[in-house]
Amino acid sequence: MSDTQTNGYHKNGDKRQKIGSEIDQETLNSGAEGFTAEKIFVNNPSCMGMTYDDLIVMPGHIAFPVGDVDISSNLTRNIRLQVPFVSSPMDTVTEHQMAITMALQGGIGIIHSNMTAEEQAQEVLKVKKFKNGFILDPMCLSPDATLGEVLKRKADLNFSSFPVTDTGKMGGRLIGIISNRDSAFIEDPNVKVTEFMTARDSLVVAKDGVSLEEANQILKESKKGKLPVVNDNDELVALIARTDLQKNKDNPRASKDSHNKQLLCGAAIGTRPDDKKRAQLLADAGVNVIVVDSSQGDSIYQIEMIKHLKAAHPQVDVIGGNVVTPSQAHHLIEAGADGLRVGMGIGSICTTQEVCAVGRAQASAVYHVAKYARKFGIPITADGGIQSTGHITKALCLGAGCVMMGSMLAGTDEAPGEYFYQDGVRLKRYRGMGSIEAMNAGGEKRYVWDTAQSHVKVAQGVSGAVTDKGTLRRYIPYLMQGVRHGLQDAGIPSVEASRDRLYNGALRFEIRSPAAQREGGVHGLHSYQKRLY
Ligand SMILES: NC(=O)C1=CN([C@@H]2O[C@H](COP(=O)(O)OP(=O)(O)OC[C@H]3O[C@@H](n4cnc5c(N)ncnc54)[C@H](O)[C@@H]3O)[C@@H](O)[C@H]2O)C=CC1
Ligand SMILES: O=c1[nH]c(=O)c2[nH+]cn([C@@H]3O[C@H](COP(=O)(O)O)[C@@H](O)[C@H]3O)c2[nH]1
Ligand SMILES: [K+]
Repeated sequence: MSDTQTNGYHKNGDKRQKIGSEIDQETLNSGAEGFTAEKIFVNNPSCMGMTYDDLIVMPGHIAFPVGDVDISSNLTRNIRLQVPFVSSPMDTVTEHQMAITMALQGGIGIIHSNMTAEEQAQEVLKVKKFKNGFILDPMCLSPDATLGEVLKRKADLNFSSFPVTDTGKMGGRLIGIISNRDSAFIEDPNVKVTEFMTARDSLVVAKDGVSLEEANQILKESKKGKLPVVNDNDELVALIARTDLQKNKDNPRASKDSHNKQLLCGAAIGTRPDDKKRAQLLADAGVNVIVVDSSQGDSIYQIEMIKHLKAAHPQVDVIGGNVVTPSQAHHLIEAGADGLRVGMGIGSICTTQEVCAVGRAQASAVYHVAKYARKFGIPITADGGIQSTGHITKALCLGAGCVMMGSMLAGTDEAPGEYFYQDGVRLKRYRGMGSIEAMNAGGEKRYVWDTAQSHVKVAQGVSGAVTDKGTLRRYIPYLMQGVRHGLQDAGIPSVEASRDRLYNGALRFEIRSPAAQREGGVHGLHSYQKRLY
C-alpha cells in the first residue's frame, strides 16, 4: 500500500488521481477487474463452451458479516427456498428420508420415479405427513419373531428398539416393545420376542394427537427411550424416540407449505401417457412440484405433458427440462413451465455427451438459459456437475436460482441404500438413471418403449459408488456456510443481489488457464488430508 498511496492519492504515471468511491472507468474496462459474464459468454469469439472450473469469480468489497449473507432463492415461480439446494430424482439419491431432511434443512428433495406410481405417491405422502420427532413408519416385529431376528435387524439397521404389534406392522395393535435392555441377557436365538419384550401393560404410551412438547414431558417423566403413540383402538400410529427429539429441534429454515405447514416435496415423472396417472396420484398425495424428467426436454411429449399438468393440477408447480439453450427453454416456458432444469450430459454419472454427442458445458448452459428465462420470471435450477461449494456459488453467480445435486448427496446417511466397504473405504452406491442397472430396476421402459424395431438398450449413465459423507444434518449446513463465504468474498450480500450484479456488469469473472486451475487446487505437497468440516 505505502509505495502506491500517499495521503489518499494513487500514483498514476505522472498524474495523481484522487481516490473516489468507485474505480475509474479506464481501469474497469482494461480487464484489471476481470470481465463481465456478458463479455465472457456473449459473442464469444473462441466459440468455446465453459464450465465451473474454467471460471473464477473476482472478489468484491465485504461490507457485512458472513452470517448475514442471504442465500434464499426461487426454485420455481411460486416456490422460494431458504436454502437453494435440491436433491436429484435418482433412485440412489431421493426417497422420503432424503426429501424430509432436505426440506427440514431448507432445501427440497425430488422423489425419483423408478418405482410404481403408487409407491412414489406413498413416498411423497411420508414427506407430507412428517412430523418433527415422530417416526411414522417404525420397523415393527410380529409376536412370533425370535431373538435371532431381532439381532439380525439390529445389525442391519443400526437401531435397537422395535415395537411388537399383532400384525407385525405399523398400524397393528400394540403388544409390547423390545429394547436393548430386554434382549441383552437372552442367549437362545429361538426364543420368541413375547417372552422377553416389555409387554403392553407395563408400557407408557401417548394418545394420538399428542404434541411434541407433551411427548417430551412424558418421556422425561417415564425416563424411557421410546414412546409409542396409539389410537383409541390401541393401534400403533407413531413412535417417538428421545434421541430424535434431541437432534430434531425445530428447524427455522425448513421448507413448508404456508397454509398447512407440511414439508415441501417434489417428485419426478416421465412423458409417457401413463405418467398422467402417476401425476394424479402424486397430486393427491400433496406434492408441491413435479419435475418432468427427460435428458432432452424440448420435445412434443414434454410440451404436451406440461400443458396437461398445468391444466389438471394448477396448484402444483411444474419444472420442465432438461434444457441447455434458450430456444429449448422457450418451448417449455411457452407450454407453462414454472421452472426449468438445466444440464445435459454433465452429471458425474452421465455418459450422454459421449454416447449421444449432444449436450453443453454447464456454465454456458446455466448463464444463457437463466438470462433468457428471467425475462419471463422463470427461475432455473442448475442440475448436475456440482462437485464442491465453489461450484454452487458459481452456479448462483451465473444466474441459477437453485442447484440440483446427485453425487454430492448420494453418500449421506439419508440417501437410499446401505453403506458397504471396499478397500477399507465406507461407500454407498450411486448410479445414473440411464445406467443399465437403473433401467433394469424399473426405468427400462423409457428406453425400449418406442423402439419396437430395435430392442437394444443404450445406456447413458454408469453405476458406481461414492464415499460416506455422514448425515445431511451436518453436511447441508457445511454446504450453506461454504456458499455464504463465497458470496461474501465476492462482496455479494444475497442471491438476489448476485443476480442484479450479474446483469448490470458489476459481478466480474475471469477464465482460468489449465495451469491456473491447477494452481487453484492443492499442489506441491507430498501428502495431505482433506477434511471438509
Ligand atoms: N441430465 C442429463 O444429462 C441426463 C439425464 N438422464 C436421466 O435419465 C433418465 C432418463 O432420461 P431420458 O432418456 O431422457 O428419458 P425419456 O423417457 O425422457 O426419453 C427416452 C426416449 O423416449 C422418448 N419418449 C419420451 N416420451 C415419449 C412419448 N410420449 N412418446 C414417444 N417417445 C417418447 C424420448 O424421445 C427418448 O427417445 C432421467 O431420469 C434423466 O434425468 C439421462 C441422460 C442425460
Ligand atoms: O447422462 C446422464 N445419464 C444418466 O444416467 C443420468 N442419471 C441422472 N443424470 C443427471 O445427472 C444429474 C446428477 O449429476 P451429479 O451427480 O453430477 O450431481 C441428475 O440430476 C440428472 O440430471 C444422468 N445423466
Ligand atoms: K459427464
